[in-house]
Amino acid sequence: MPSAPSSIALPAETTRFLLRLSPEILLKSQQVRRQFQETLRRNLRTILTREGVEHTMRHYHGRMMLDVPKAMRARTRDLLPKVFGLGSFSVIDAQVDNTMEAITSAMVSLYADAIRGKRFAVLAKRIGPRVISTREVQYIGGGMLKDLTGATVDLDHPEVLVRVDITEEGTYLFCDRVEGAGGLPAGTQGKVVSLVSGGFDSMVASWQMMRRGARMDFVLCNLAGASAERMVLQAVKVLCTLWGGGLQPRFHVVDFQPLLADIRTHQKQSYWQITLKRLMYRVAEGVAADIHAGAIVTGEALGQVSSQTLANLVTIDAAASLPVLRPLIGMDKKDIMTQARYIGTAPISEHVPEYCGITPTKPATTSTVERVAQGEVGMDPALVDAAVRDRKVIDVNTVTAADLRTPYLWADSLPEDARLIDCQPPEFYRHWHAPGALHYTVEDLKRLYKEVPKDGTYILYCHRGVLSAVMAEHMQQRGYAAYAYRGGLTSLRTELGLDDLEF
Ligand SMILES: Nc1ncnc2c1ncn2[C@@H]1O[C@H](COP(=O)(O)OP(=O)(O)OP(=O)(O)O)[C@@H](O)[C@H]1O
Repeated sequence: MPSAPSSIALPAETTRFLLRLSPEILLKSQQVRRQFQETLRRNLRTILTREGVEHTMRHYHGRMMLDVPKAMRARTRDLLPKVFGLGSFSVIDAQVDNTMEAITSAMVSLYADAIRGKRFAVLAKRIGPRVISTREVQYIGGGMLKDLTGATVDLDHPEVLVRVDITEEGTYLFCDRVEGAGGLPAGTQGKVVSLVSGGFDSMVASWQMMRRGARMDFVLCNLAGASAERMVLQAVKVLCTLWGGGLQPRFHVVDFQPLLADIRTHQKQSYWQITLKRLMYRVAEGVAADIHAGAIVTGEALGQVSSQTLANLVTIDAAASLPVLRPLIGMDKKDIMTQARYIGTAPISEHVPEYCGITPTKPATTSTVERVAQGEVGMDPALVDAAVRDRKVIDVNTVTAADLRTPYLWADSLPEDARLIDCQPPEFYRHWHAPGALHYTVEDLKRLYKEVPKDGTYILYCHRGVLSAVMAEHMQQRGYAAYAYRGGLTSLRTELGLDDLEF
């Protein structure tokens, strides 16, 4: 077998990656393409520098060449598939002179062992001006490999595809080709605000818009206190760390307690969810105005829950004057969950409980703007402005693991001597409560501190487990041994040997 070619131009300690742009970027005008390439280069620099990967990078005929130290090869290979705007990439095995002898000799030394006993093909491409015939390279190189190894040539379904890119500066040989994230480089499109609950849908919707190049800030309408805020922030942090390279996202936390109280006081129960979403849109619009964002993103999918029927979406939509982008509108839940697992947010989203403090017994599935607006007449519009003004803004890139640490809040069983506290809204408590349970809601905390002694263990429950976690956290801060029953009412009733409840 011929020895390894002496003309390999890559320094011994360097790994060179060939990066290809998303195919749709190549279809754009030269000016736009250049602009996108430049943004992609900047984003890559930010990601690699953040991860401590020394590198050099340059453009080459619509592609990019990235050199990193060999020791950083695996790390770089892990990072690249999560960079938006990259169509695919390859690790270059060798760079040789543009002579038939150098090319075929490198092919044999690099790939003879890999193709022995397999089906293979050689695919040569010319990048830039013609320096050597690609057909000859395929024919002669392929023939040599075949004769030497006895492997079978299969142009349609090769098990090993030897790629040869012939350029002015030398010939690159590689086999590896990894799919990139596709989409457009982060930041090439306008700025949006994404309404996030931390659930599967809003995280996937945010990812989809980031993938299309949007710059993004996140807005949480906080219905459930500090523990919920930390969970949602954690989901956002994971999303941005994995996929947000090059972006400087911020997380806006808007306290919704005063708005919830206003809804409960003025709106008909069956419209609570619809008005809640309308207020979320208005708050998002307020944040968007402050940060000069041009659209709102949500995770709504047609018909998924009662507030997402077509009629209700129309009613909700009317609350916003900015465009509302709903990338999941036509997706099935199953596909959304698959994407959530792929993007890495699912493990957090599955622990973000749904808020249960404003769940109507019979939510409306058909509404009109007029009817819902009628119920909102007595509500105070200044509350929206105040909530936007007083919001907390967190720079996501600076959030650390310590910021996300949650106190131990959850109980999975009922200790024998524990007292139960039901923290559902009064009408739900009246519908059913555990025998002997005390009843306090978030609004009753002051009274609770006066009336309930600190000795002993308290287990709190509510419909889904969100409010109880909020209250348990408050009580823990006051020195109580208080825990939220994980899984809410359904789990508690199972533990008590009862059936699930009809609401
Ligand atoms: N507390 C919240 N703060 C900000 N946005 C929210 C909040 N709750 C819901 N949203 C927005 O409204 C959309 C629809 O929420 P809804 O709870 O009706 O449906 P969902 O399918 O459970 O959504 P998700 O899985 O994102 O929680 C969410 O995808 C999100 O964009």
